[in-house]
Amino acid sequence: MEWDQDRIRNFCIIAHIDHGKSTLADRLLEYTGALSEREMTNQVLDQMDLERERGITIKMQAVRLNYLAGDGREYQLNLIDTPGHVDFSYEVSRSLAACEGALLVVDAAQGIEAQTLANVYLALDHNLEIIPVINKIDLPGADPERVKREIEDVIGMDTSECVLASAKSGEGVRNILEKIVAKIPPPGGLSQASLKALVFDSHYDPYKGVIAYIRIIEGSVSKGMQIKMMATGKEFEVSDAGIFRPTLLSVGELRTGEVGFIAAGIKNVKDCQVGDTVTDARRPAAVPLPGYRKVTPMVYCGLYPVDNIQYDDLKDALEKLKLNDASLIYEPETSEALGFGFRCGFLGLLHMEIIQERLEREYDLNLITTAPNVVYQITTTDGEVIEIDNPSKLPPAGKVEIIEEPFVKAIIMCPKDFVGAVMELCQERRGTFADMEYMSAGRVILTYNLPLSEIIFDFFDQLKSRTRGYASLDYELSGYKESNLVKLDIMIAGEVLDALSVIIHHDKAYYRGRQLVEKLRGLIPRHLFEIPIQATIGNHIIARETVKAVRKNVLAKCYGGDITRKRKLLEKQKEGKKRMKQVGNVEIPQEAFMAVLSIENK
Ligand SMILES: Nc1nc2c(ncn2[C@@H]2O[C@H](COP(=O)(O)OP(=O)(O)OP(=O)(O)O)[C@@H](O)[C@H]2O)c(=O)[nH]1
Repeated sequence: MEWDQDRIRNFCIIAHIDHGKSTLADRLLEYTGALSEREMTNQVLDQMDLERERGITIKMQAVRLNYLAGDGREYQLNLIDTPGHVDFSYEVSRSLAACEGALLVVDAAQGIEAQTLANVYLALDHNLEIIPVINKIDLPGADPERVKREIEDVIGMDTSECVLASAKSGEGVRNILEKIVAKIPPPGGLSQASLKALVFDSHYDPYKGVIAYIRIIEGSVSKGMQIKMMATGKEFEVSDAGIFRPTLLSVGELRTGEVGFIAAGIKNVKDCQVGDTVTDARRPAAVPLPGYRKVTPMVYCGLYPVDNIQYDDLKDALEKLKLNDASLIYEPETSEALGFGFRCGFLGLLHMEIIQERLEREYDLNLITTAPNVVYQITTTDGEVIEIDNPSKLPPAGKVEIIEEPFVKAIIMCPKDFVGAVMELCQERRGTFADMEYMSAGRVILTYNLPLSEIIFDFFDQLKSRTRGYASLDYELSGYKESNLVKLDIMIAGEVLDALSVIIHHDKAYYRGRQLVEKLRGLIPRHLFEIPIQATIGNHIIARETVKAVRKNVLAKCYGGDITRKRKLLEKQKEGKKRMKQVGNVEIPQEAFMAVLSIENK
């Protein structure tokens, strides 16, 4: 069927984690008959297992719904799902750019959270028509009136037409669909113009190559067309064009205003990046769509196979994941302590954890992960400015003039009773207070400037535990600033364990060094010789512990007789050894490398 532009509506859903975005999306699919009830047993829009387990949306997807509205006309509604985590905010911004409107879903019992607010601001920046939906009105604790006031006070939005809904029972769903048709403007854009399509997501398919998720802003695209990716200048021939129903359905052509996919034998997501503009190679558009940027990783860590035999497997696995994830960056690196591995860059800590988990789970790898760090900017005494993504690359102290670190502007929302606790936490993390605003129902919005490195540790967990789960957090990078930073090294039996080196604020180095050596003493098993563990800054030793020598005989525990028991113990010991790393002549358990992460960052 050919759709005139005025019967197309493109929208996304903005919501805080757990406020019901996926459930509502499923209800919309169900109501419009995009899926039968039977198919609805699993939430469709969250497709990855990991997403389902963690209950968060990581990769966005899209779906087309056909809706017969109250005015008797059938509409094409394209729902673009957005990732619900701050690590993926660039992807969120691109999916918003592909829409004319957004449903703002707020939990009727919880109210607005920091993440919601951040995304609403993004949506307003993109001039989207926002339809507030108060969800979960079936809950006993629901207080839609309070949430309405909050939306009005905090966002300054009129809520007289706000929809009250329950994604669980289906109440309000038709009303939402009607509002989408009535309130969200149809897409503009000239159908006769040269093709301009925005890539808002992509995935790699082993048979078709990269599937690009696109929104046609102007012109049209069809099978057989020669296209050009404007960021890279690379050209491809379109082998398939279609829509999401929600599985891929070929339709041969996508026209102005529509959302769908194209395949063009693209081998690598790198050649089809989120935010890029697809144009007609024969009749290219003069300028690309605004807003494209190359995503840069914010957090780096080293990934090493516990067993060096798995190095090639790790390399293959990273290559495969990279096919699907242009924001994952890696390069080979060697560590004296850990051998051959990779330095990997991620969008944030969640992204890092997801990749780690996938490598271990889907590729069956046993990995050691070094402490994550941010990218530092160093001005050397020769006036050269360099960026380092690994503490061990820091030039010697005498060569360093200035060390700058990335800062973020963080928005934290919490009930006013917890303001003291939140402020204390921010202060501990070297934050500087910027602003405080009161909302209705005794809630407060705090704005702080914080070093990114202080957030990537356990900031979020701390925030949650100190506010009994009531606070929410969002942040954005605000730039680089000079700080009094030093490199803290850990030496074991006289050798620097490069994998444990960290760059840290001077005032915290002593405490951290102490904590680390103490923790390591408990984690490094006794050997036949004495092992000194030292924390050093430059040539200064700031802390020292010793693991005393001992002769360890596991068999001593079995009274000689029972051979099966003996064998079992030996097996067990062997198993334990696999997770050990040999450094010099000391065996260090994997846990020791994680110690840096788990020590409370005070
Ligand atoms: N009682 C009630 N529960 C709901 C309603 N809508 C969603 N839920 C529940 O709230 C929880 C979170 O819902 P999701 O749809 O997974 O939340 P989400 O916003 O998609 O979360 P992310 O995918 O992480 O962004 C689930 O346990 C749902 O069953 C509702 O209207 N009423």
